Amino acid sequence: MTNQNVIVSDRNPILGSKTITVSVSNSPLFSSPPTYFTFPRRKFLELLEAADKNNNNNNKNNLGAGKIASWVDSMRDSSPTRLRSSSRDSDSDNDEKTSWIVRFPSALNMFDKIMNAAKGKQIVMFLDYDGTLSPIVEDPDKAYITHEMREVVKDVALNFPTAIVTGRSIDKVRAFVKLNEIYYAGSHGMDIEGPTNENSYGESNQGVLFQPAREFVPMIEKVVKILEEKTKCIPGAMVENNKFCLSVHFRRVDEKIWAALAEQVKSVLVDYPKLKLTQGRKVLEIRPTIKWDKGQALNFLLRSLGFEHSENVVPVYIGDDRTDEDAFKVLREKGQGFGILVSKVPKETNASYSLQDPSQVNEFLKRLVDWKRKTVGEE
Ligand SMILES: O=P(O)(O)OC[C@H]1O[C@H](O[C@H]2O[C@H](CO)[C@@H](O)[C@H](O)[C@H]2O)[C@H](O)[C@@H](O)[C@@H]1O
Repeated sequence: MTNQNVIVSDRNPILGSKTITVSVSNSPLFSSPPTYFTFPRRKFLELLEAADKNNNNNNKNNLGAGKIASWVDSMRDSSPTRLRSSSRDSDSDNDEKTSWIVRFPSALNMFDKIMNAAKGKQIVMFLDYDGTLSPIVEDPDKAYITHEMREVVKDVALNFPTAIVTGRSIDKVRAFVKLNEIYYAGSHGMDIEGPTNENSYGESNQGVLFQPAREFVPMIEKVVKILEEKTKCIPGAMVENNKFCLSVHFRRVDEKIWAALAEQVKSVLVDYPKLKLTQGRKVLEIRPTIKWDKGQALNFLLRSLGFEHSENVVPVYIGDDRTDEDAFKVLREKGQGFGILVSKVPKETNASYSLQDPSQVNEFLKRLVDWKRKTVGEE
């Protein structure tokens, strides 16, 4: 293992005892002084072997190594894939940023243009959760939405049909958002629920609207358990059950053992051909191979709202993640509405506009509510 950050504190136990203690240091991911982890001996040797396999690029017989290496490369990128200029100096970085912002202008700067296109039409709002309504944080269980953001989302929902479309389970995102006035599309759109209280459109208690992957729930539960077991000795790794899909988080895992983690995850999937592996922001996501994603969820919701063939609807989807690209693509193909990518750095995207971070999302939503109040006042 070529990991300079992981130090086996006592070499003798590797030969004899059932557990091995390692200290992890010199990494920005871990606090100083070093943190100590005790691994079951067998698991530790498995990890060493997996990391060695990946680190040894000369091992041409290891058919999985190249694939895992390219996975680790994309694990390093945030999602959607960050654009890379050919020469890596700050001038070309700046050029790249400038040309990107010309192609995907700030939705705040283009606010009037967006609203002019929406005049007389019904805006429908679709909002991703992590990285859009709440900032990305180390601990997925602490990705809280601010009071200010909750209030503005509520105002948006009182003025426009509004959905939160997320990779999380509905229960989890609902516990964060705590709003009844909106639609929730959890598990990357595989779990769709309507508003549970009456909203300004008179809709109430709709509950579950669509669950296209219901038969996968027991399988996901099983895989969650297997992966929890397999990853429990990887410091920082965390498995999150998102009901119809699951996430394996590696934000807090030392980069040197990402390959080992990816290999563990992939090895489990060999027994589950009906599940597929995708990537989000420092997260490996496992989901059913069914043809359903956030884009399909957007179409489903527009249909449910009676806007399937309407020329008078302007869907606006705001998201930061690779999975949001499916929704941006649907909008682009429909030639209807706008995708807004939340990103500080240039990324490949099907969105039309950009916002830098959740605070700009907040500003955009506030302006949207003000615009609506003003136009109603003018009518
Ligand atoms: O569709 P989203 O609402 O964007 O959900 C995608 C994943 O979001 C969460 O993970 C991400 O946010 C975490 C908290 O900021 C962060 O720690 C993690 O690294 C990110 O990947 C969520 O925990 C996942 O289950 C979702 O799939």
